[in-house]
Amino acid sequence: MRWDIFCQIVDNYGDAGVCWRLARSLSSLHQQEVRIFCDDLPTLNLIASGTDASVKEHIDIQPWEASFSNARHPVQTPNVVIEAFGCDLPERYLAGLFIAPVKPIIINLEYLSAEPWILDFHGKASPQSHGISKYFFFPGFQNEAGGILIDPVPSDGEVSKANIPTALKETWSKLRANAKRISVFCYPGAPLRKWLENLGSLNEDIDVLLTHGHAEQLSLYGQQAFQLPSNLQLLSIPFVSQDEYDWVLSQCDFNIVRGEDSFVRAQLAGKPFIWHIYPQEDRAHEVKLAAFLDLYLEEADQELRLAIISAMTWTMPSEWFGMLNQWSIYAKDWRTQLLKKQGDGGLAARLLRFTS
Ligand SMILES: Cc1cn([C@H]2C[C@H](O)[C@@H](COP(=O)(O)OP(=O)(O)O[C@H]3O[C@@H](C)[C@H](O)[C@@H](O)[C@H]3O)O2)c(=O)[nH]c1=O
Repeated sequence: MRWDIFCQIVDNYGDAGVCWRLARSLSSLHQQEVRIFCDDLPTLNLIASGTDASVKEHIDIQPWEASFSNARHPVQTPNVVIEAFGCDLPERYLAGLFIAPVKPIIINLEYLSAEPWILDFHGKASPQSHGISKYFFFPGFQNEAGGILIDPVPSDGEVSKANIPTALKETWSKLRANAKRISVFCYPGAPLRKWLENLGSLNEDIDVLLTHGHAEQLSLYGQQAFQLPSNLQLLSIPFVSQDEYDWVLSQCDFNIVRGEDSFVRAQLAGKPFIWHIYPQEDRAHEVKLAAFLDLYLEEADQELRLAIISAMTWTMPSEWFGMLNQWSIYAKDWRTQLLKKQGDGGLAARLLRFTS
């Protein structure tokens, strides 16, 4: 089948991250023909840059306007059109679909959520005055939801420590052999300075990898004196490709992640993590986080449950860090269970079955 994915980048990297992961899954695992129309090609290309060339060459990445500019891209009706995160299709592209002899199915790909209500809406029709069939598709953890994007599935055992991405070689040479390793990718609202200072009260060395922009954003190295605890080493890493970032997650003992895609990747890395969920004005993110924790903590004993809830709500690490070993075992187990539940191929496979 032919697929057109529309990706409009509102802010951050998540829109491009999810669209790219979906495109590569459909193409490389399911041999689908995929085009992506994106309004921010530099961001998309950066995220996609580490993907194997043999996968990339089969995905047609196009600027947004190419979807309706006949001169550049003759109208070629796909079988499925994806509106990622409910973005509006360009009017001229939509007009092209009206006159197409065979109409595609339009899918409104929603945000990932563990909330139970999504099950009532997943797969439901969204009647349109133009008459082209459109459906809601809700990614989710439950069997009845749209699944999660699991491609590429990280290897079962330990990911090779040796394959250090070129962009990270210098940083990696500075890591201390016996130090715990934490990666940080969160939103500006996190109490990160206080959190890092609190790591100083722990009786072990810790290397902290700040992903692109964090050091500057938090002026950790600036004049506002940041009392760098002596057991702590802060290292900034550049923005790397999606696959390279996956590798970073696999090499850390603990990850702070955010949004949607890095949140899933942290789980698939099988490591403990803080999910700094995207803040929403009506505090809807708190409900979403609670819904996820309900699922994530189903098998945890009371002590671990309290430790994880504390961590996820930004209680200082001195309160829960002692539970890290138990959490690490639990996180590996969660990964195994997650992959088992998504054993049908996850979101890409469910989407394919839904639209076929
Ligand atoms: C740090 C880093 C991330 N990444 C990738 C991983 C992910 O695919 C992507 C980050 O996406 P997310 O984790 O989803 O976080 P985000 O904050 O960038 O995106 C968010 O944007 C909001 C507008 C949405 O509402 C959120 O749901 C979410 O998608 O960037 C890299 O490729 N290299 C890197 O160095």
